[in-house]
Amino acid sequence: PTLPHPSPTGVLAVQKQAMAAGAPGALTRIDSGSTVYRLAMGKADRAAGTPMDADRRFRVGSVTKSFTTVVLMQLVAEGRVDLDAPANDYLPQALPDDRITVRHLLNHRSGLWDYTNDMFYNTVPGFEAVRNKVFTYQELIDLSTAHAPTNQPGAAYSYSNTNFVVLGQLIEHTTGMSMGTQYEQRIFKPLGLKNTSYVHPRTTLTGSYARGYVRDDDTTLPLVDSTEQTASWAQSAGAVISNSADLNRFFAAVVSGGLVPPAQLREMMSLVPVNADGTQSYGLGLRGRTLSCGVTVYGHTGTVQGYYTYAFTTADGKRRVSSMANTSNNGTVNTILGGTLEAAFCGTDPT
Ligand SMILES: C[C@@H](NC(=O)[C@@H](C)NC(=O)CCCC[C@H](NC(=O)C[NH3+])C(=O)[O-])C(=O)O
Repeated sequence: PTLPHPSPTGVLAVQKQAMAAGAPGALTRIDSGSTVYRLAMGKADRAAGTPMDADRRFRVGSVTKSFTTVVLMQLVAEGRVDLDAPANDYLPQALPDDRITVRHLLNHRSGLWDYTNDMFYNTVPGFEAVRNKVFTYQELIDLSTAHAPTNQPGAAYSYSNTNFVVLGQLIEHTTGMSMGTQYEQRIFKPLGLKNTSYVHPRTTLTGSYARGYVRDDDTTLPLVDSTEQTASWAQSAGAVISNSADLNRFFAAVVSGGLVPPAQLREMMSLVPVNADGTQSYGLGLRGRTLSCGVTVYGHTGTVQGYYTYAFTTADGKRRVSSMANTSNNGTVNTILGGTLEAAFCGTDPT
């Protein structure tokens, strides 16, 4: 089906609403065929008063999970990892349940508890306690396995950062190389993603970037500048830094088979509904969103202290959108920002 034209005015209306709800700034880039829309407003740096622009780099949070999945699926295609084998076959230290397969990690059905539930129960104190910390994968996994599983392996979908921390450990143990090197050699370099990096545990962003501001649980308190952090609590589950142009290029490459062979791509894009009305789904390291105009788009969302991200593409890679608001711990902003998908793919304009 041909898509309605994108609505730049719809995007601007969404960004305006996001700012009214507390975001210091917002940016969106739509690539539609050869047409590019770059839309930004508000501040990239509140203290300096620097205006936001659509090319600035930012922390993409869980969009990292799609990058990690591409590396893993390349290993599957190379015959080095079997999706339906026990993850324990590939780990230096066994998970408590041998029935957890590699696939369960990729589709959030392992039942492994998400350690961030405890780590960030109190948002700002939790963040301040870890922002300069460096964790090993095993330390994060141990935080998770101290809790009972949320479900038996395969029995239910339960989103958990732990799954992609285990996948990071699995990839490093299997290849003997760091995640950073794997991302660089298998994705960043081949695609020429010059605005994308994995600098864990370095705390600083380089080049032109947006600063991020996390909101306190007590919303009467001022925003906290959360730009500099190791992101070691997230690593292969959320520590990539990128920008809207690179994310749009990445997801176009994923769905057009530029990064993983057809068999593995089919697995990634096999979506299972995860909400009641089926408008939200999950494949392997990919979220699916079915929009009001009937199109299903593929990509991922991201939440890391100071940054909300949406990055999605049509199945054929012809239209992609990435949007970011530089605040977090503000569900209203996160939900509003999701409206850029409707504007970009369905031409919806709330004004
Ligand atoms: C959900 C999202 N997941 C991610 O991006 C991962 C990397 N982030 C998280 O799990 C949120 C960590 C806490 C953020 C903090 N929240 C709190 O501390 C809440 N007490 C904040 O909002 O800054 C996704 O897949 O889209």
